[in-house]
Amino acid sequence: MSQTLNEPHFVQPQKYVGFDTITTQIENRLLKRGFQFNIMAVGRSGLGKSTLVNTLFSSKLTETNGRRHAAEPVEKTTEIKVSSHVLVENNVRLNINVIDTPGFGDQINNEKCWEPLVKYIKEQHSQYLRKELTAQRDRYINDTRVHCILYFIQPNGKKLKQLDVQVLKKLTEIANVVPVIAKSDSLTLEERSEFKRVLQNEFIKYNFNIYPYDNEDLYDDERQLNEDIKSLIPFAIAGSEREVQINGELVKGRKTRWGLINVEDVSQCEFVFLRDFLTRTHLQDLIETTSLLHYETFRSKQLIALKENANNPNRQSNPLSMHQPSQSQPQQPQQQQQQPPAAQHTQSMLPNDNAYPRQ
Ligand SMILES: Nc1nc2c(ncn2[C@@H]2O[C@H](COP(=O)(O)OP(=O)(O)OP(=O)(O)O)[C@@H](O)[C@H]2O)c(=O)[nH]1
Repeated sequence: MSQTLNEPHFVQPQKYVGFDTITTQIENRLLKRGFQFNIMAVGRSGLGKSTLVNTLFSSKLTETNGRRHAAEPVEKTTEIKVSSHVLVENNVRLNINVIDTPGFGDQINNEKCWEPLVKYIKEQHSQYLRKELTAQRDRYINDTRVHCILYFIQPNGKKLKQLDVQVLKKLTEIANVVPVIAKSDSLTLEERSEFKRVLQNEFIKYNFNIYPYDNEDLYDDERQLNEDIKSLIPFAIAGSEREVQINGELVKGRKTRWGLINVEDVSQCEFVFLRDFLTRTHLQDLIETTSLLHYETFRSKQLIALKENANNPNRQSNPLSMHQPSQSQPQQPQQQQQQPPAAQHTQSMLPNDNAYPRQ
């Protein structure tokens, strides 16, 4: 027998009850716990990854990790270095893990240089899943899943390199990827908009699933905002940790062929658009989308694999039992002033590299 639900009636309580404080209750709880945001920067050495991350959060979060001189040896493989910090703004605590990837794309042969990145991302999902599946789950699981990947494209005005195509393909399948044109101050405004057009066509040609995504839950204003943002991607950015004086005012800027630029001046570069997007409009969505889309896809694949293995014990051992935590996981967030944890290198392999389906 089917049951029908009546339409709810709107009732105005006759006197104040107090349930409207639920928003404050939630806020208080969230403020106490803080928020976790994990951001990965991917791109060749010297494209300004550390500078941009530091400029974005107006803090010294990461150091140049790649080679400083041609004489320095090239990393044999892409490394993963994680530094953890706590940023506080008006009582809101943001625990932030910055995941740097020195050595990426620096080899003569860069085949598979993205593998350590993909492994790292999947490993965080796997660890989270194992914690969720333990008999006595923690009330709050420390979240090390990668919420955003900033992908740095060389400002050369050309189509994507084969390496960029391969890496973007892999990464956009498993995480929220935001491509940027690195050091865009080296281009004229005309060159910049032409390059952006070329890259946008490339993204369409290769069918990359670039963040932000459409979904039917979006409200009209959110949909419009996403459309506006998509027209800006890849953001043509410039970063700077140094202050320069422009018109008598000290601003974050840098000297270019054409004179001094203020990186926060939207007529000169798109840094502010990127910062607003990452911190002011989509921070929560980046975290939520990682959980509801990327992690969920991983999770359901793994659970299906577990079930199939249980039904057919000869097929494979328990996939999750093979996801042992590597020794190179992000630490609990530390105060920003503290030194980042020692170099961290992802070692553990996922059992099935195809565990992630195309979206
Ligand atoms: N013109 C210009 N130079 C930049 C920009 N951002 C950084 N730089 C300079 O480029 C150099 C490398 O910057 P980093 O931020 O260390 O680059 P990175 O990608 O983190 O380098 P690795 O750690 O070696 O991979 C430094 O001299 C920066 O001052 C930018 O937006 N425009």
